[in-house]
Amino acid sequence: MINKNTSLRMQSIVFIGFMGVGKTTIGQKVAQKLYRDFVDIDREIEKEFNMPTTEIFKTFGEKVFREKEKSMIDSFSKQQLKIISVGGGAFLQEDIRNICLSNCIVFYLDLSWDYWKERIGLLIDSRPVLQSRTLEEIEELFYTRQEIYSYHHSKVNTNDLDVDEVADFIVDSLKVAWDIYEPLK
Ligand SMILES: Nc1ncnc2c1ncn2[C@@H]1O[C@H](COP(=O)(O)OP(=O)(O)O)[C@@H](O)[C@H]1O
Ligand SMILES: O=C(O)C1=C[C@@H](OP(=O)(O)O)[C@@H](O)[C@H](O)C1
Ligand SMILES: [Mg+2]
Repeated sequence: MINKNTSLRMQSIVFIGFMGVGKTTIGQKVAQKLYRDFVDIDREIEKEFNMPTTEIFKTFGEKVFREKEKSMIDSFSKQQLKIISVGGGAFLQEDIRNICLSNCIVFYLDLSWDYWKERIGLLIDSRPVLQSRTLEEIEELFYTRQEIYSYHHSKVNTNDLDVDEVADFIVDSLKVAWDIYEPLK
């Protein structure tokens, strides 16, 4: 479902995956390496509400957050040459999946549960969806959410890779794809 109207080289790249897999950190790094602008959808939503995500959830509720998430993604994914990291819950919405898959190259950052659970201390304060859940409930959510991440164009498993290694792998694989599908004359 790659967009046939836009050159592959011009298409924006979207990172998806469960909370904390590294979409924001790796997205930023890939943007630097490709000299592109980076857009973090959570950050854009926070700027618009002028409050952190946890406060948006508390004050306005998840539904309002999800509506804003959809409109932000709709507008950014139509722009070219961006590197876009979406929140881990964005692909719950079929409309968002369709928008991203038809306008952009969607990269799934995959991390196994055993690696992910070592990161929980880094995440719990800023991820409202994790708060008030037990580790067992988070594990269940982790596995249930895998289904929505099966909608992607490309995937990288980041177990045992640091941020630079993942970013280099992504940049290299994009360059290979661009050269194969759109060889420079
Ligand atoms: N490949 C990696 N190896 C180790 N730590 C990582 C890696 N990628 C991200 N992190 C760390 O995990 C935490 C969550 O990363 P973040 O980019 O915010 O994830 P996401 O945007 O997917 O929720 C951060 O503290 C970040 O430094
Ligand atoms: O998975 C989710 O439902 C969410 C993930 C978060 O983004 P990250 O995946 O960047 O943590 C953020 O959008 C919000 O807290 C909800
Ligand atoms: Mg993020």
